[in-house]
Amino acid sequence: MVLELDNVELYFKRKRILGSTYLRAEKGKVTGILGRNGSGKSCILNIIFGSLSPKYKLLRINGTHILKALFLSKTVAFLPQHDFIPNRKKIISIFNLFKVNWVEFAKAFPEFYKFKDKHFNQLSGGERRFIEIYLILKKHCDIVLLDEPFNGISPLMIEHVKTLINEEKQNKIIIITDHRYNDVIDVSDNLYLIFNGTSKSIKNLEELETYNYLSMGTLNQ
Ligand SMILES: Nc1ncnc2c1ncn2[C@@H]1O[C@H](COP(=O)(O)OP(=O)(O)OP(=O)(O)O)[C@@H](O)[C@H]1O
Repeated sequence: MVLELDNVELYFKRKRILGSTYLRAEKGKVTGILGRNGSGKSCILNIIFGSLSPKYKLLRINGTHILKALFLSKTVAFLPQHDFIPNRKKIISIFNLFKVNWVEFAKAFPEFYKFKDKHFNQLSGGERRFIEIYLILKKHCDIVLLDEPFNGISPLMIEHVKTLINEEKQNKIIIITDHRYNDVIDVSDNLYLIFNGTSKSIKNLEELETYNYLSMGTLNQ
């Protein structure tokens, strides 16, 4: 399965945010998107998901043009930047809602077992985020979009998230963006940098310094 986003032209009012943007992602591989604050990374994920309509775009899956918002097809799961689960929902009912196996989760992460009957807002920010990431990664779907999954979770949990991503990518297209560039680079098979309103396919990590995303010498530290 191959997803291609092509010819994106995105404006807010008259300000051009993205132009001639192209991105290719395929099943079995993780596609990472890097870029400075405000470069358009979240917009790209929202355009793929179908919650943001740019002036122009082409979205293809296996070469077939997708004309309807992708979220309508239920083949896509999106982790937005901020909490999306209602505060008063019980953890066990959230797992049921997502059709994700609670027992399997509690076995893998026994420290979460005690939260089974708690409400979502009784967990810490990082605990909530980890549950959201887990549900989005494990939900039955073909395409996973992750907007800043590493934000607010501790180093050990980041390693767990990376392991989960590597497991789930076998059967899914996974597109990820995060400011923890080392973790994005580590988990990604293909990388794009959003630079000057367009996407650059990164083949050599030194390009991240050339395009001024990282300061010179960062990669050698
Ligand atoms: N609803 C909106 N109305 C107007 N401008 C917007 C809107 N949403 C995003 N933008 C602008 O589009 C640009 C890209 O935003 P986006 O959220 O995609 O950036 P980003 O690369 O994800 O940034 P960050 O890394 O800071 O989260 C920014 O300049 C932002 O101000």
